[in-house]
Amino acid sequence: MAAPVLILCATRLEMAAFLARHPAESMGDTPGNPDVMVSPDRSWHLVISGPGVFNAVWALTACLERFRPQFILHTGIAGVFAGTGLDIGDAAVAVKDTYVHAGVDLSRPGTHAACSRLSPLPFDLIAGQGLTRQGIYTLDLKLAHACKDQLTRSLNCRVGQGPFITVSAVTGSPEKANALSHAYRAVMESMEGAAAAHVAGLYQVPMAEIRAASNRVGDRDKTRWDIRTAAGTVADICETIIRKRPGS
Ligand SMILES: O=C(O)c1cccc(C(=O)CC[C@H]2O[C@@H](n3cnc4c(=O)[nH]cnc43)[C@H](O)[C@@H]2O)c1
Repeated sequence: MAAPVLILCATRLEMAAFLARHPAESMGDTPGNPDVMVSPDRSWHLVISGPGVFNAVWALTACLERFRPQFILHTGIAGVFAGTGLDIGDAAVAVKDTYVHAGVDLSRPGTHAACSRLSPLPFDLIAGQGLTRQGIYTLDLKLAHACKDQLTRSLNCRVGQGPFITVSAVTGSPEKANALSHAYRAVMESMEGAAAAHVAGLYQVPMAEIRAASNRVGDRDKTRWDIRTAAGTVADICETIIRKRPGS
C-alpha cells in the first residue's frame, strides 16, 4: 500500500466541509502534540496546524518526525489577487511560495521603495538553496502540474496556477495588495505556505500547495468574504487529490 498523503491545513473551519464528507479518527490533540486525524483506510492523515508560520512549522515538523507521507497536500483558504482571472471560490496551485518578510530591508520610511521586494539575505535559509535568501521556496513542479491538470478536469470552478506569497502581517489595504501583486506577480496570499515549504524542503518530502480563495487580498470588509464557499472548494481539492494521487 502507498504511503499516506499528509494534508496540512491551518484551521478546522477550513476543513469542515471535507470532514463532513470524510469523517476521520482523531489521533489525539494533547499539549505538545498537533491535532492529527487519520482516514478509516489509513490512506491520508490530516494535521490542523493553527494559523501562521510558527504553527505551520511546528505541526508539520512534529508529523514528519513521526511518519513519512508520499507527499504533503498543503491546503486551505487564501486571499486572491486582482488581475489573476480568479474569483472567490476558485482554486489555485502554487509553483513557488515567497515569505515576503525574509531579506534585507534597504528602504527608507516614506519612500516608494517601502512596498517593493527586499534584498537577499547574506545567507541561505536552506543550505544550498540560494533562492531562500529572498524567502523563495520552489515547489515540486511535476507534482504541481499534475495536480493542476487533475483539478482542472475534476473541479467545478476555475483552477489557476502561479506564484503564492506568505505573510505574517495580513495585507490590509488595496494599495498594499496592488504593490505586492506588482512585486511578486502573485496569485494568492496565505499565512503558512512558505513555512510549510521550508519544512518540506528540509525533510525532502514533496509538497503541493493548493488553496481556495475566500476573499480578495487587502479587502477588510468581511461581508465580501466567503469562507463557506472556499471551504467547499478546499473539500473538492482534497477529495480529488487523495482519490487520484496525481504524479504517482
Ligand atoms: O480577520 C482577518 O482579518 C483575517 C485575515 C486573514 C485570515 C483570516 C482567517 O480567519 C482565516 C485563516 C487562514 O486563512 C488564510 N487567509 C485567508 N485569507 C487571507 C488573506 O487575505 N491573507 C492572508 N491569509 C489569508 C490564512 O492562511 C489563515 O491561516 C482572518
